[in-house]
Amino acid sequence: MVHGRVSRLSVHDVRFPTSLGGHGSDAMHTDPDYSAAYVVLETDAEDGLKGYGITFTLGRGTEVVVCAVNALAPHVLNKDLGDIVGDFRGFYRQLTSDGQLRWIGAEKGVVHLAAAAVLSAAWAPWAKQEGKPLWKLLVDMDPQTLVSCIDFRYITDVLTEEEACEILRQSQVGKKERVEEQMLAHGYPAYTMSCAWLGHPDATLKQLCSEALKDSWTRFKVKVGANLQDDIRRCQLIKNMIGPEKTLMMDANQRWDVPEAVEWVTKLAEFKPLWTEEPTSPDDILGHAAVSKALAPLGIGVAIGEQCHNRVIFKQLLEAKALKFLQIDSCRLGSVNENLSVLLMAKKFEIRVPWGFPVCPHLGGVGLCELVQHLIMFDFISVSASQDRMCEYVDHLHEHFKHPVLIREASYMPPKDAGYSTEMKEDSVKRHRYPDGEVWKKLLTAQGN
Ligand SMILES: C[C@H](O)[C@@H](O)CC(=O)C(=O)O
Ligand SMILES: [Mg+2]
Repeated sequence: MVHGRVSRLSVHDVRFPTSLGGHGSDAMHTDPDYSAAYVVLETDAEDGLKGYGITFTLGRGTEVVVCAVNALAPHVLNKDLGDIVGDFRGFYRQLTSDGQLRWIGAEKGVVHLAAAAVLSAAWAPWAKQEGKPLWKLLVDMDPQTLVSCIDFRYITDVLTEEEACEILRQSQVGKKERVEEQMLAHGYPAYTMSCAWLGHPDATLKQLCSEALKDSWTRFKVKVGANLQDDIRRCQLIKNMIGPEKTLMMDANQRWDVPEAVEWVTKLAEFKPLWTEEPTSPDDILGHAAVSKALAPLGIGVAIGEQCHNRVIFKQLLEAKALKFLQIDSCRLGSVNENLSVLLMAKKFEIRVPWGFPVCPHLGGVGLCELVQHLIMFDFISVSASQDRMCEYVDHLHEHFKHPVLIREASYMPPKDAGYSTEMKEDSVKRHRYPDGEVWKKLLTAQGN
């Protein structure tokens, strides 16, 4: 079991000026600077063990998440890592149900983003000291221990602790083959979002799409929602390049009202998108159910998840059949702990509809690819045993991580390094710290700030 007392918690506002190239841009987030509140837990362990955690932001507001992390620090400092992971559910609840902090966001918003970074910083050293990548730590864990990390509050009406254990027990069958014959041999299937950000001019879109095709990508996501004529032109351009046999998905990032979503996507149906992502507000569960029902005859599914606050929202989306593709996010939800509950709920609900609810994680952001790959590999090996799904990939900023993702033939290859792939290079953190890092000093001076 992991050991070492948390002697110091530091949190860093780290920002990358991706808005300069339009990378990450969509119909609602037009100028994102991919950023992170980056948490480092130092311990008194003799091997100098540290825990690294991250949560994803878009630039402005990262300083607010940094404040929230510092507000959570009293729950972490001087704690023994062994006690934290020995009662992970209790630690999760301490962070997410602080009697005063919960008033400004009970398992949602800034406080939950901050809790996600702190929780990830506790998972990382556990995996590190066990000498396993996190996906393997989870796969090798007995069902009872795994389930003991989950807070089932508010979801026991659809998934009890016993049911969760049973799902994990039943999925033991074939695990070894799924690890050796599939995951280690072929990796996990992915799709690319990097060719068609909304801010990309057509020439860039064509060039990136052509390069992606050469790199064996067969599934592409395109940003839509700002201007219908632009959407038609850009979808036609991509469809012409990738051909009818390859897959296109669309992502509107919450731009439309419900009737507008149905009307707009119907006008894009000629491009046969597999899914339309975030057609309306992520708080509108019944709205997503209406859009799902309206688009079903066109064979277009609804995908949602990247901005769904917590497991309770996912519970309602599943109960209302408001989605077809469920998109977990390693930093939006309460880290591994809460993502486990959503993966298990998706499996539980699968038996209610013939097509199931394929989990296709959201990874459009800095560090999300590094983290979520572990969760979706665990899902395939120990929960769903299915690969009728795929994981998003964006090819930005991996060079800033000590253990960046490895993509081969449009698939994520399983991480081999012990830990949760959350550690960033010290020089990257130093240079991109906001506002005093070298990169931002230059940029802000040039902008006259
Ligand atoms: C602002 C982010 O880049 C967002 O557009 C990412 C996203 O929606 C996705 O990757 O999906
Ligand atoms: Mg999206």
